[in-house]
Amino acid sequence: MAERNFKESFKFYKARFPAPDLSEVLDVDNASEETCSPFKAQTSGSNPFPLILKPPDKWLCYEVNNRPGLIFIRNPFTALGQRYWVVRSVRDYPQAPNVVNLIPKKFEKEVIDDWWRAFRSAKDPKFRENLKASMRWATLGYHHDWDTKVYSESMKNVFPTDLREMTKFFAKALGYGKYSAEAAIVNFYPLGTTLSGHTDHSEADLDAPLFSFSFGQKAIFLIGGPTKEEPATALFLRSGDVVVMSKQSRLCYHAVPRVMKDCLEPWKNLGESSTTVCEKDEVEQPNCKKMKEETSDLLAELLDDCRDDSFWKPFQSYLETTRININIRQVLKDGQTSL
Ligand SMILES: O=C(O)CCC(=O)C(=O)O
Ligand SMILES: [Fe+2]
Repeated sequence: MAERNFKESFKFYKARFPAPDLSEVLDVDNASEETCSPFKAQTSGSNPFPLILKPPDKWLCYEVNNRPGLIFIRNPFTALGQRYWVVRSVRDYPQAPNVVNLIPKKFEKEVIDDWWRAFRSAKDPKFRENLKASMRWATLGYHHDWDTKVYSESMKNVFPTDLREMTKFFAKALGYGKYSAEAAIVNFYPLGTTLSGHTDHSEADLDAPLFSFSFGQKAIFLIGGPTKEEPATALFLRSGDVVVMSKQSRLCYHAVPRVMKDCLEPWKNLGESSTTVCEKDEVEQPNCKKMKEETSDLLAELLDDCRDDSFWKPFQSYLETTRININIRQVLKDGQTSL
């Protein structure tokens, strides 16, 4: 078979009729040693989020062989941890003053400064559906100006501490050293939507890796070379998967040509994840009181809420037709953010 370049691969995997053959999409769960090499995460100090993250020495972590610097971690989150990041992404992050893509005039002059609340309280079913489908991104920390493609000191908000701390922990565990999460795009993909090919090159420090956390439905992620003329590798990203674009992969073209329904729902069964965390991984029995002392009240309270299925139900329902991706960048050269 003739090798497709990036542009052709994007078109191929995006096509609806005929549906593409997915047999060449790299599935880390079934990958051979020829395609992926194990990459050892270090346990650097104690896991600061034992209820959210499995311990690093238990992570299934790989480097994709023909994409040096592309690191893939197969769902290092507990089910409770997945719920936590979904609630933060859907309920909290799209609130003012964070910037979202919604254009107020599209919504009958209503200014949407809290998207999830507006969506949940919308009475008219058509308006509600419209609100649901229209949410495509929210930006945190430094906001990217999509027209000028720059980050500016005048367009920034406080970066969420929980997300910054967790990213720092990943950076340390993967051996990247000091990392300061200063900007994030939270992407919302209703089933069937796509993200076209691009590179992320507006950050001053292009050596600092990009971290990408995926939740909800499954995607095909395409990553190629520094131009769209080179061939691309397609891989499945599922709920909980983490991708790091570092070294040679940092400035490569990438895209999401397909978002599709997944039968796995790793956010569902809280019992399973506590077995994974408490017994199999031999860590201390998670204990809410201890968590409250160790972490912020917000985090501990939200984890409590996330255990409650009636609290979780509307988020689960949203997730059934959506993929969420949190895409994190260090913007400044020295990572010394003043946010
Ligand atoms: O959704 C993804 O996996 C990738 C998103 C992305 O590339 C971006 O936000 O720049
Ligand atoms: Fe990107």
